[in-house]
Amino acid sequence: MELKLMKVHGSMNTFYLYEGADRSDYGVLAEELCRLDPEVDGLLAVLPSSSSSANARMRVFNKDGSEASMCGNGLRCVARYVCERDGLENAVIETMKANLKVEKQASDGSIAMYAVEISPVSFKLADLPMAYEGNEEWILKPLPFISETILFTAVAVPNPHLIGIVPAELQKGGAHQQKWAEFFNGPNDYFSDGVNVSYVTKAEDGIFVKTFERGVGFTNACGTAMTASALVGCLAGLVPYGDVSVFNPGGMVKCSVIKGDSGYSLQLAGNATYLSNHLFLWQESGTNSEFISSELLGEQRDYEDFILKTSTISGQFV
Ligand SMILES: N[C@H](CCC[C@H](N)C(=O)O)C(=O)O
Repeated sequence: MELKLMKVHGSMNTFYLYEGADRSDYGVLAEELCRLDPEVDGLLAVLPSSSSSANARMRVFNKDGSEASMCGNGLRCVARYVCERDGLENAVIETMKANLKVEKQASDGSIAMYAVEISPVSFKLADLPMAYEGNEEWILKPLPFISETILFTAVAVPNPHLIGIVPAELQKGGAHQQKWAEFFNGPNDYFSDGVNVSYVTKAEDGIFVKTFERGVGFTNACGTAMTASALVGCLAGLVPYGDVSVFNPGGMVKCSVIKGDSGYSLQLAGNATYLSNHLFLWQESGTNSEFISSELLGEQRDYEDFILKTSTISGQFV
């Protein structure tokens, strides 16, 4: 089967995007693509929506073939794809647990910028799921079996996140974070479906977030994690509610955190960059699939200039 693929990224969290009919074996395709192209973190499938109020449906598959309920960086890329396909400035994208509003934002120079709704948000441990000593929530408290000083928060947006507020020294190297993230994503008594693990550190003008993603490993950025971390940063008083600058190894995004009467409204805004077009010959039965052709789209140089500009803007730890 010959597939037209586009390689895209949000904050250097890189995916192949494919528009087609729904299939039961996109997880297998994701594994195959990421095996052949290790810099890619997963697959975004853009499908027709069964909902009359949505312009399209997104499914997201991790590098290991597992399906996630949401992907913030990926949704920005899907938002751009659908808005440009249909000539829209804003749209609604059906995801596993919600129809989410997306909108084109003013470009930053030549960088395409999109904002996406991150929802639903739940602190109920059952919604991750997480099991810990019969607790129903876990917000800004140490997990003593890990550390007496790191304040952890468990939140679903709606994919599962465990977020720790750590000093700058724990952001170097990543061994401590990797140890616990690998534990929670293997056989364990706490997270039966795994969890994305993020370490957050106060930065001069916002927060810095590094994430070990369920089904992937360390990535340059994780959109849902950065947004959930912005919420945790507000709860912890690291940053004021409103627009939060979130720095990450892949660049910088703006997260909006609004506290309302009925809970939190979260939005993630940042780049949606097209890297290249590809023709891929997918041998659905075996593993000898191969890329037939590729064509660079010339947007990455501008993104790299954007990173240089933003990462010098006080993304440094304090
Ligand atoms: N690894 C995540 C899915 C990808 C989410 C991430 N790439 C993002 O931008 O939100 C999970 O299994 O929940």
